[in-house]
Amino acid sequence: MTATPEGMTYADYLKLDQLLGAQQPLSDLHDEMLFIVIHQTKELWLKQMLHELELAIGLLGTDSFAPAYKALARVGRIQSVMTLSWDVLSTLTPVDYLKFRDVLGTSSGFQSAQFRELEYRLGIKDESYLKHYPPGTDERIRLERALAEPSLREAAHTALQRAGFDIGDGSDEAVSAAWLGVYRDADRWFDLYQLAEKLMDVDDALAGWRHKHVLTVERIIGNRQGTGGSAGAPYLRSTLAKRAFPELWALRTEL
Ligand code: HEM
Ligand SMILES: N[C@@H](CC(=O)c1ccccc1NC=O)C(=O)O
Repeated sequence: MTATPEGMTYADYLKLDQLLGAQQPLSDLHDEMLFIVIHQTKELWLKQMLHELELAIGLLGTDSFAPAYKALARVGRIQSVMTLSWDVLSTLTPVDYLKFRDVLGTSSGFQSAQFRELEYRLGIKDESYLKHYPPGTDERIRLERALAEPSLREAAHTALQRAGFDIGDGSDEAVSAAWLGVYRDADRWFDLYQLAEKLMDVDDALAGWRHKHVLTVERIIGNRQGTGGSAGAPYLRSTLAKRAFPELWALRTEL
């Protein structure tokens, strides 16, 4: 514990000079401030989600289910806030956005290292996105570490194994069979069943966020290409299929 400095103020503690000094629009257009604030807020919430996920993954490693659920529930609430914040951004009209879009150059949400780390920490480990980060940079090193360390998905598989489910080399079929066993006798495997439903909540909410992103993008730039070089809305629509726990979605058909 560090001693509380005498006379420390609200602004000191929250480093508001730094925080509120970091909104620097490149144009003189009114709406660019909203664009910056929305994205900075998103990065702060991503930071908090990664912090909670780190805790949850560690707790699952010791079968500490209840505190892990607590952290995952908090992730879920943050996801709700992030999904709702699209409603604020959709007050940005196409014409007002296009007036400052050129100042963004080739920068794009594609390059959000924290968003990619979130996918990796959940278990959506698509290494092809590393190409956006030059080797040796802090962002690249963080992402490589996230790829190497156990994700929430992998931590859940280890918990299944400790409970006696044989998931062998972690093939899709073995994982599906194990979760199916949990769902068919949910009373016996109550901790794992509750865990699975928390994992569904997180995957569901991420897909919901992605869906609102596509709708907002269609509403603001229609079918234009993205500044990051993708096809735009069609690319984003294709990411709706990405799931950290596809077996949990698929088993619904088998119950
Ligand atoms: C006017 C508003 C926005 C537009 C037109 C827009 C458009 C796009 C497009 C076209 C892409 C695909 C990559 C590219 O080619 O650039 C993309 C990716 C992305 N955007 Fe946005 N976006 C907007 C706002 C936001 C906001 C507010 C967030 C976060 C809260 C966000 C987060 C992301 C992320 C994380 C990706 C990468 C998604 C992935 O690869 O799965 N975007 N965006
Ligand atoms: N990809 C967007 C630009 C964009 O949204 C963006 C640009 C810079 C920083 C963050 C962004 N947000 C998410 O993609 C576009 O194509 O208009």
